[in-house]
This record gives sequence, C-alpha cells and structure tokens, in this order.
Amino acid sequence: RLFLPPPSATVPDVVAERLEPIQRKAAATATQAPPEPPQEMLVEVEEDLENAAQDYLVDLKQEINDALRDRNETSMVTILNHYGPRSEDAWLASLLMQALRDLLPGMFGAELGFLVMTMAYSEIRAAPVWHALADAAVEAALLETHPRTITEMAFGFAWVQWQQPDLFALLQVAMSSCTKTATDEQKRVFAWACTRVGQPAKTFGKPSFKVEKDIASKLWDRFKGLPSRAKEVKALKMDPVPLLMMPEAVPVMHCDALVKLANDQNLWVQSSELMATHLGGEMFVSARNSSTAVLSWHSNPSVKAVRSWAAQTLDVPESFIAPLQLVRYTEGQQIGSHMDWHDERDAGLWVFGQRMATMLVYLSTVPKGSGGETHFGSLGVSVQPQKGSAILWPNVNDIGSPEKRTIHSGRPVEGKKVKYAMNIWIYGRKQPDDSWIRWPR
Ligand SMILES: O=C(O)CCC(=O)C(=O)O
Ligand SMILES: [Fe+2]
Repeated sequence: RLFLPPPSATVPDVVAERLEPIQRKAAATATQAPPEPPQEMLVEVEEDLENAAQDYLVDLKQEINDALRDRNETSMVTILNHYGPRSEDAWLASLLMQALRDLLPGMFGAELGFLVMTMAYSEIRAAPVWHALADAAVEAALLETHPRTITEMAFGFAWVQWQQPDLFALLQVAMSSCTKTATDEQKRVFAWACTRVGQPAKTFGKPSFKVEKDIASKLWDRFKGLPSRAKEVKALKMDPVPLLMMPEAVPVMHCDALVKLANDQNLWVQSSELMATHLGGEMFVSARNSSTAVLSWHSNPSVKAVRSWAAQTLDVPESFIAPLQLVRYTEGQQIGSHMDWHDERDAGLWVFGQRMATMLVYLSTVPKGSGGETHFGSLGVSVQPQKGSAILWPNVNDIGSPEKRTIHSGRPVEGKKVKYAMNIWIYGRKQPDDSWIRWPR
C-alpha cells in the first residue's frame, strides 16, 4: 500500500446529535425525483414552439419571394446573411434550408439565377444548399434560354467552385442555344465561370491575352509624349521601353488616408505565394511574401481622387482602372521578378482583359540603404520609394502583346521600416461593373 487510509472522522457527540435530523432529511429528498409538470402543460409549450417556428418559416418564405420578385439584391443578401449557415444560430440556417426546399420547385429560371447569384454574394458555401440549387438549376437549364439567367447561374456556381460536371455541361448547352441574344459582357462572364471550374466552354475558344492594337499604340504615344508635355514627369528610361517617374504626384494626405482605409476596414491579406506566369511555352516564376489590400471603395474621396488623376495622366477612361491594390512590406519582405500581365491561362482574362500599364505609387518613404527599391532588371533602373511619388510603365508593347522588358521586382525591406505602395492597374478594356458582380481578384 502506497497510501495510508484517511483517519476516520470523529465528530463530538453534541454536534452529531444536532446534525442527525438534517442529514436524514437531506438523504430522503435526494432520492426523490423532481415533481412532474402536469402533462397538458408540456404539450402546450411544444405546440407553441412549433407554431412559432412555422410562423417564422412562413414569414421567411414571404420575404424571399418578395426579394425575388423585385430582384432586390440588398434585401436578399440581408436575408441570406441573417439566416445563412454562418449565422450564430444553427436553427436559423436549417430554417433557411427548409424554406429553400419548399420554394425551389416553384421557381422560374430567372428567379433561380438571381438566387444563385445572391447566394454567391453572401458567401454561403454550405454544401447542402448548393446541392439543392444545382439540382434545381439542372432542371431549369433544360428549359431556360435566357442568357442573363444562365450567366448568373454559371457565375454563382463558379464563385463557390461548385464543380458539378453535368451542371456545367447543361449550362453550356443552354448558353449555346442563346448566344445570339447574349450581351458581350454575359458571354465573357459565362466563359470566365466555365474556365474557373475547369470546364472551358468550347463555343468561346480561348480568351485573348493581348490588348487591342489601337488602344496599345495610343497608350505608347501617351507614354512617349508625357515628359515633354508635363514638366512634373521625368523619363527614367525611354528606350527600348518608357519608364516614367512623377515625384510628389499624390498628396501625402491621400497617401495616409488610403493606408488608413485599408487598416480601418481590415483589408490586409498576407500573400505568401509563388506566382507562375505562362506565355507561349515559357514560364516565369516569382515569389512574394508581402500583404495586399484591395480598395473597392470607389466613393472614398482619396480613392476617387487617385483614380481620376491616373485616368487623366494616361488619358484612359476611368472604367479601365482596376480597384486599387495596396501592398505592405515589413522587414525582409519582397516581391520577386515578374511582369504585371495576366497568365495566358488566367480565367480573369475573359472579364478583365489584360493589364496594359501599371502606375505604382509609394505611400511611405524607405530611406536609401534600407532596401525596398523597385528594380527593373532588364532596364537597369532602381527606384527608391518616396512617399507620394509614382512610377509608371506599359506592360504590353505598342501592338498590344505582353511586354517582357518591364520585368521588375520589389527588393527586400531591411530594418524596421514599413514600405507601403499602391498598384494602379490600367486594363485594355472597360472593367466589369461592380454593381452587378463583385469580382474576386
Ligand atoms: O513594391 C514594389 O516595388 C513593386 C510591387 C509590384 O511590382 C507588384 O505588386 O506587382
Ligand atoms: Fe509588379
């Protein structure tokens, strides 16, 4: 025996005498079951709960129907976010599931397309919901010949990566029967969706990774002419490719406001990625370990000011400019050598086209000797980040093909400095309307 038994408790007699009736009473009540509530009362409570849930379901179905009828995206997204699988209460999600099961069989294609798209907006990724939607969509696609509906369905399923082969095969059949009435944007969105789920639509072939010749040559003329037209523009290089510099282009107030916007909205995403870019059998690989933040807030005054300045500088429509992208590098972080154009296999080419020029604005200063330079290897130019100054260059040549000579990197930042920069990407065509579809970037 390793342990000694505990000493038996000895209680003085007087205390024991007074304790005894209390202990007896306690022992008696301990074995007693709690009193049963009267049977009728329980049934009533259960019925009340069931009625409440039924009422809730009826209201929910009514709300969904109203939102579908009016194509009210805001209202639909609000409903979905409240009841969706990410909501706090699991039973709300099961209520939504029940409502959809009841409603789906009676839905027309147009309603279903809208529902699928808003589901995608709400980032609802729960498999049972998409299963039910896909089953309904397969049926609808057999009857549907409205390109917008088919496009919205394809968009929604592609957004959540729902790769059901029979679904996309059917959507493609449905689309091929109405390509004549489809708008250019609908065709592009549809082709994007099919490419994204790995089932490229044969009807549409491959997307072009070039920029239209006229647009590219006009851009090159602008680049070549800028330094003599505006004294605030310096040429760091003219031959063989223009690389321009605009010191103090963006007021410090805007630089700070943009970084603050990204901080306040928690937009920073750590990007530790290997980027591989394919072009005509060649592959370019580069690594980045910085953070990025995409600013889709077009109504923010600083965002607005910067977008309009960029469009004026390069004489392009503002609609050619992608949402601004901020980059942040802390000690040791960098981006390897790369070109800014999209890979020729990138699904995004269908909807965005190609990035034809870059304007890079520095939002903080990194002193000489602390790294962080933007380095153009084949042009032999290095630029030290100076808050508010911008550099700009084309990513395609003067006939619109991807340009390799503007290959560049962001050198590692040394010491405690933080480098902030902003990519303003100018595309060769109008960007899709954000009010219809929020695009992943
Ligand atoms: O940070 C830099 O200096 C370059 C950034 C860049 O090239 C990019 O984000 O594509
Ligand atoms: Fe770049």
